[in-house]
Amino acid sequence: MLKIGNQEFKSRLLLGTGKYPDFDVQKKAVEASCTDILTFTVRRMKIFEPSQPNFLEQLDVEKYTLLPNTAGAKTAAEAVRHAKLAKASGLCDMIKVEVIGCDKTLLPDPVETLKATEELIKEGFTVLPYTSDDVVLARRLEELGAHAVMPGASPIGSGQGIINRENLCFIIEQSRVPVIVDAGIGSPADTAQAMELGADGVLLNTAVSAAKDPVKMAEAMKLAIEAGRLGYEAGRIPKKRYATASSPMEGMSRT
Ligand SMILES: CC(=O)[C@@H](O)[C@H](O)COP(=O)(O)O
Repeated sequence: MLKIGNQEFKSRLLLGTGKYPDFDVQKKAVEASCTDILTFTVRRMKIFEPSQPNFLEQLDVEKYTLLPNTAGAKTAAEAVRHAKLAKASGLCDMIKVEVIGCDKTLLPDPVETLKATEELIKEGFTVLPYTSDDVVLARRLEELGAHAVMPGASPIGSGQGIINRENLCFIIEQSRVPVIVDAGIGSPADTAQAMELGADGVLLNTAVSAAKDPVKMAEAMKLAIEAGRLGYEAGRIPKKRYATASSPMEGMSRT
């Protein structure tokens, strides 16, 4: 089980809700993923305008935990405002803090992320900050009381997979809160790798929503999460420089 704050989830896959070809494909992909947590951008949702279409209408929202995110915010103050808006709509008191610091790379602003996290923890939110793969920042956020840390595998929507495996391993090793790898996942292999390294979960969007067949890819991601986690729990063999025969030679006749 994945435990974030005081909530427990069966699935370790967190799914984004943007960029699907249409609501029908999105609904089917969400179902195929077997996710428990859906994330959406507060600013993109017309949460106080019920007359506007939004993805929540298409889904059985009772089945999912909604994780609003503050995408679009460039300062801590904006992120805090988005979070309060989401809470006021009654959707959820969990918030994914996302404060972008660079328009080209969409990498997060560490200083504003830290400030927003601190403020939102004081306000009683369950806070999941999205960061780059910065080991020290992840530690500082945990010390502040973040309920999970969400290091990016690589830039959002890039599909590059994990570009700094070592940093990710350091973060996983030091963290006492869940580590959810967020952004940059391109394929099921990337997802399985993150889970095999010991991540507690993976949040992804583009790899599914922009796949040729989003529904199939959603299922592939679900299986990758399960395979990666199982592999992590099973414990992989150490890598060696030279070969070792797979069949023991002792006791074999020389003929
Ligand atoms: C940080 C962020 O916004 C991510 O949650 C993003 O939505 C997912 O990134 P990918 O689209 O690269 O999976």
